[in-house]
Amino acid sequence: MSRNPELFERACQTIPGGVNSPVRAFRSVGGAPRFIKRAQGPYMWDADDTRYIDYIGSWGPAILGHAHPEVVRAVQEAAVGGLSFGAPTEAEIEIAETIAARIPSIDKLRLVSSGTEATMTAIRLARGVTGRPKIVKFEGCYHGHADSLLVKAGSGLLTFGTPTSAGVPPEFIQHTLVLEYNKLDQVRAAFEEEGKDIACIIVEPVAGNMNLVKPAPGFLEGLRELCTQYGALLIFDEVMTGFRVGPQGVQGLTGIRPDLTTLAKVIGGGMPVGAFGGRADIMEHIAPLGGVYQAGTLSGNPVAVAAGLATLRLLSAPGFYEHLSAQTAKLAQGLAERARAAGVPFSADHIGGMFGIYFSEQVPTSLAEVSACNVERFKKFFHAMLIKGVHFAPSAFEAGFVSATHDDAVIQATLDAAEQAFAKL
Ligand SMILES: NCC(=O)CCC(=O)O
Repeated sequence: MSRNPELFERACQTIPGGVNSPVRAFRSVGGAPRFIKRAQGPYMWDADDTRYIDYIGSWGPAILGHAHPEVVRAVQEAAVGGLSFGAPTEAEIEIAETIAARIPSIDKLRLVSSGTEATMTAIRLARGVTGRPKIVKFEGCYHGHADSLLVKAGSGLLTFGTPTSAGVPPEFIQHTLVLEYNKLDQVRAAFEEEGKDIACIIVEPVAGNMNLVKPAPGFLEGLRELCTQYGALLIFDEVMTGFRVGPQGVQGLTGIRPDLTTLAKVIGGGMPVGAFGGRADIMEHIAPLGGVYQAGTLSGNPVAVAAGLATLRLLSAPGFYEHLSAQTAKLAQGLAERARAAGVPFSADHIGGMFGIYFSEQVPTSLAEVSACNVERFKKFFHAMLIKGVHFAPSAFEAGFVSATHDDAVIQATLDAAEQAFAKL
């Protein structure tokens, strides 16, 4: 008897839905989530000691593979010196300097403890700096769970069919303009109509919360131009893509410079770290220098920062991203080949260490196209792979993640399992 259903039932007694974040639930695919005991490299082991090849990677942070020895050692050493001080540390300076040196648009940054805090504060800052109320976001993008951003959002909201959260009064979202991703005309029209009231655009420069959807040629460039023209700020939400798609995020790949950038996931190496940063003149509006308030008991936590610093150090190894991208490409192309051989309508896409799998002939370029994919087939494939020891995200609306430890043997084992799974669809 598997312990997972038993643990799930027990969890449901005291934790709503049995999980501490909705995307961990299997509600969209059925069955009990796997309760994880430990993880190492590309693998996780559940309560039955069953091993899985993991393509969730903690939803992004585990880029080095789980429990990288150098990261674990850094955490252990930091923990011995004290868990939290609520006072500045030298390590905070070091991680801030490291991030500012690597992300082209960041002069100054502040550390927080999650991506939600980073995006929430970046929006407040944009409004504070411009004195304008409105913000532009895109349908299917997810920027954490701050009230004004939970409108037609991706990730768990899209997965569970509640794209706009209950509990957010209409007055709280009256200033949130929601447009379609990759539809620059809509953005232009919005600026023509109410440009003087728009504080910022917030965008996932590669969307990873409605499956993987890349920006259409000219889309990000157009956003940049419109923001500059109308005096609004462009916020790249690189919580998912930062240090994931390449050493400088999407802004490094495209050369486009946002005014503000939000980060989390990889920069914490598996511990709770987020950050928002950008041009110095904008960042100096943050308290105690300026009047835009933001704070946090655990911001810059010494143990979390130690994990982040160790991770960032390892990412700068020569050839790291070339290897990560090559492994991700092998996975995506290999899956597409196996599906084709089995006659299953399927496509896959990838960028850096991120990938999307779609039960459709063509790689989707919009939320509408993602939504038209065959979800029932995804569910069957997901379960078939799970039984064979490969754990994808339990949603047809989430990107997947590869780590540097997903070597050729791990990718091959995944493709062998997929060959059998596709044959039975
Ligand atoms: N796409 C999902 C996430 O990135 C965040 C994970 C979570 O919500 O638990």
